[in-house]
Amino acid sequence: MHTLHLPPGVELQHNISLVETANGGASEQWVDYKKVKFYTNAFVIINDAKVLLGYKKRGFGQGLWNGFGGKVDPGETSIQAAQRELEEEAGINAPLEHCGVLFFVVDGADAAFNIDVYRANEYTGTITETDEMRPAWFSIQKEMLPPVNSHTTADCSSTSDKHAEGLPPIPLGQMWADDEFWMPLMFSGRPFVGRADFDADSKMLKWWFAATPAES
Ligand SMILES: Nc1ncnc2c1[nH]c(=O)n2[C@H]1C[C@H](O)[C@@H](COP(=O)(O)OP(=O)(O)OP(=O)(O)O)O1
Repeated sequence: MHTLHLPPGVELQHNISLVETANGGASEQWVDYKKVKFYTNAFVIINDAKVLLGYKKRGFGQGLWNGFGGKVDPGETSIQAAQRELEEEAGINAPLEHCGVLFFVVDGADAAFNIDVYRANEYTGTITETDEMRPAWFSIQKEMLPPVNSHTTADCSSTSDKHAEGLPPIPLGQMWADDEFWMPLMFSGRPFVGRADFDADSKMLKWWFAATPAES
């Protein structure tokens, strides 16, 4: 059986079997890092049709759309941090479920980013803009969703259209370049891991992603 070679920094939390889903980049070597900081990133996804993103108004990642998240504070668990950040940045609560782990290294930064990614299919509260983030709904383009079989196509698409009617598609051109590789895995419900390295101008130098096998 083919053995996966995980990039440095990527660890499997459970003994799950993974298949490589993407890899590439002009760099031969992974960038070295000295320490790791822990972050979260959370997404609310309704009916596999629309996703809530936030436009980062200031700080790291300014001008990009992303999920809601930030650093795990001392004394906090990752899920507690994810729930706190979702409330602070979008004004809502949601039953978040862990769906993936991402490892990012920015050349020259003081620490690598280990990001626990969470998703939820519902939320409570009122979506609210903050000083840091402007939340908005986006329709999930069909290419980012798993293929549907002939029995479900008709029902799914009509449900999706209803929930995402009039919404713009996910703005991949205004997001971190790695997002296109793992967001479809998140939408498919396939637990995933991955690493992406960036230069100081946020150009992606090298990447690798893996997930549980797709259902056939
Ligand atoms: N490359 C990439 N792709 C996708 N998502 C991210 C990255 N790099 C990242 O940092 N992120 C995510 C991880 C986090 O959810 C945010 C960064 O959080 P931010 O709020 O900017 O972090 P801080 O300001 O340091 O944290 P808090 O002050 O909010 O705790 O982007």
